[in-house]
Amino acid sequence: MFSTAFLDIPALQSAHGEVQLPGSKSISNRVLLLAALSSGTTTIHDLLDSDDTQVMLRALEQLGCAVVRSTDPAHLNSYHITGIAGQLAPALAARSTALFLGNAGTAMRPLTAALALLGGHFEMSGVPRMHERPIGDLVDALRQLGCKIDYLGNEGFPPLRIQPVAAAQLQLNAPITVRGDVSSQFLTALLMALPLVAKQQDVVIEVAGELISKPYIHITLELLKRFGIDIHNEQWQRFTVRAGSRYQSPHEIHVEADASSASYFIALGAIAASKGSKPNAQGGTTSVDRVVKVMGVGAQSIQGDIRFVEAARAMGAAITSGPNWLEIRRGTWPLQAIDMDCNHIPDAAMTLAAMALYANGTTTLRNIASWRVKETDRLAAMAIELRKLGAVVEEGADYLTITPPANREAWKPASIHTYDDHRVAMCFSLAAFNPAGLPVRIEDPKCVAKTFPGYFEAMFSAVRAVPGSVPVICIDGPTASGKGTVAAAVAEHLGYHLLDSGALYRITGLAATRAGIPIDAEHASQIAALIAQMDIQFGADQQVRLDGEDISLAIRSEEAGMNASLVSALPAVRQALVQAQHDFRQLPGLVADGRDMGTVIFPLAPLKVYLTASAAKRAERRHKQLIEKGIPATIADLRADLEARDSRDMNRATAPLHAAQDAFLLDNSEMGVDNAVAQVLSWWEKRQPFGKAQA
Ligand SMILES: Nc1ncnc2c1ncn2[C@@H]1O[C@H](COP(=O)(O)OP(=O)(O)OP(=O)(O)O)[C@@H](O)[C@H]1O
Ligand SMILES: Nc1ccn([C@@H]2O[C@H](COP(=O)(O)O)[C@@H](O)[C@H]2O)c(=O)n1
Repeated sequence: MFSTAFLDIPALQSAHGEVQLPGSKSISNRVLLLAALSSGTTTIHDLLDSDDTQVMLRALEQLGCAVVRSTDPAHLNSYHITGIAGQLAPALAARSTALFLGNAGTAMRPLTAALALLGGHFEMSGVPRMHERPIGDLVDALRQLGCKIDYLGNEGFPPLRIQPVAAAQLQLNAPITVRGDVSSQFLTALLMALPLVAKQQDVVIEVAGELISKPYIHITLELLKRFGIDIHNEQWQRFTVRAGSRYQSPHEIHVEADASSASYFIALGAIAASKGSKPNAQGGTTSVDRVVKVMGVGAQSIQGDIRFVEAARAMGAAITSGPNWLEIRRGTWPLQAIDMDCNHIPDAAMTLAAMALYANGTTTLRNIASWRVKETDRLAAMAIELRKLGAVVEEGADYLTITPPANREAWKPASIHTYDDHRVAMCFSLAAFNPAGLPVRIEDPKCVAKTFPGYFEAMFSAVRAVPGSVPVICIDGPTASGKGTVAAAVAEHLGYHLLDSGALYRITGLAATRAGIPIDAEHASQIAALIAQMDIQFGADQQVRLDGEDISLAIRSEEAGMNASLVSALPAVRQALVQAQHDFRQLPGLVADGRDMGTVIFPLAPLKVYLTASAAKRAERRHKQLIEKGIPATIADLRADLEARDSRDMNRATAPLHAAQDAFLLDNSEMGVDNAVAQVLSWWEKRQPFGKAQA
């Protein structure tokens, strides 16, 4: 997951490949609560691993459920939940329990209903935005039953205090009325909780107003059925929970992949899946369709957002599907503008707003007032951010019209504010296919953790950047000038990949020594041939494996540095390592440290830094570094070694160390690491178009 302050997505060109989606949030949290209320153990497979499911799991543990995650590496998203059989343990019922539910509406609402009927003392709170999301209609419905719920902050909003009510005092005879036109989660909450008290008699819920988001109620009813609860549905206006209801664990249940998450990849295929070619028997090439394939959810899904498929088709996507997959090709291009009532796909409809950027006219999305009470006011948020890109947007009380930027020149480079809303972040990643070839900045990319922590990684695995658009920051300089330290910090700040090119020479030197090959010009081709056979794996925290063996420490000795310097003077070796270095240039970007990054390997890099420090300072720093690792050394010896290494690196015939003509020079002799990093980032930021866009 990208936990950086922002993520810059370079201009993208095409997409194809297979993407495995995470489990559905709506199904995951419903199944968790139902398993918790059942007796016995339910094994849930493919549970979504996200912020919202984590808060639900923590809450269930607090309620006395046993929660055990599978340790099988192939099934880490399987959980065994042992439920409370519809009853709180007496000790738990007697004391007050505080539950923190983050910004998870799918936890706050159903748990409020269940806990109000279970008979304990609870305080339920969340993040500030959760305290702005209405819950009054649900509380009003529960109060009709006699439940004791108080607001601890603003009337109608969490946080809440729940107190117990004796079962005999609950008023179950009259139908309970709940509003259905604000959020279907209130009705879902009641449907999942009322079986707790529908023992001797039926309990009836009547919906006031037109029920929105019926597909979500469909999911609720389907899952209740899997847990042994049959509810009579009369025209989506009256629901009867039958007397004698009892949650029965299905013992094992699979969570479908998230249909709302599928929408981003359906859009990706519609916008960017393109034709490719493959060699044919006649020696020419045959055109082939490049598709985006989404795994884990298919046309038979019980999730309402699967109907996004119809909406995407209406805009031009060519989609085929099987039981648990969808295959998307670009169909009509440009996409067709549509005018659509989106009440049935409230979450996925946001993706249509992003697709509208590539349509041939004005798209109108109607009946989306519920967007205003989600993670953020999504109607306002989408309007503001689409305008930043150059789209013309009209924001109505319950609709949005989007007209794409008039032409290439009308597109603007935008830094997208994401309002702690995962869907805003995911939608706007699609703007990177803009015809102007502009990058898109997504602020706070980790907000996707709510439903799809690996979203950007999944997207990057399926897209291809405009050639040359994946940025590289080169940091070259002499030994121990701080290149590695600064490069790692810059890469971490930007969420970029890191190339420690010196490590490749160190590994080569080590491999040659171990193979007993002398490091000299005579044996250069033998060493170069060795490189082709080396299986090198770079891991986290500078871990390096060569043919499976951890050589992280072995390559860091001064001797290994010297051997690297010797090996690196051989042109055949340098040539053999070029492709390996180019391969590091991957989305979303690369920071490369070495001696010839800016001069030879990435000569067109948009930022080159030549980092240096006095020999005295560098020897001091290297000394400190070695002593901290418990490696004995003297400053004088180290200085002599590094000066010898510098001299060889600067005077060799091939790719000698020197500053590229267009490099920024940074002498950090009297500068701390933080300042050096800040300087590089500031140069980088000045190269970005976003500041100008926001001005
Ligand atoms: N500005 C700085 N102030 C103080 N110490 C620094 C500074 N920059 C780097 N260092 C320290 O100097 C040591 C050498 O830094 P680093 O390993 O990053 O250098 P390098 O240029 O990558 O070296 P090499 O060329 O050998 O790979 C490290 O211990 C690092 O923490
Ligand atoms: N791009 C590069 C990187 C390194 N070298 C040589 O490898 C030696 C070890 O590098 P470190 O950065 O890990 O110290 C270095 O002294 C250079 O001789 C290179 O040639 N080109």
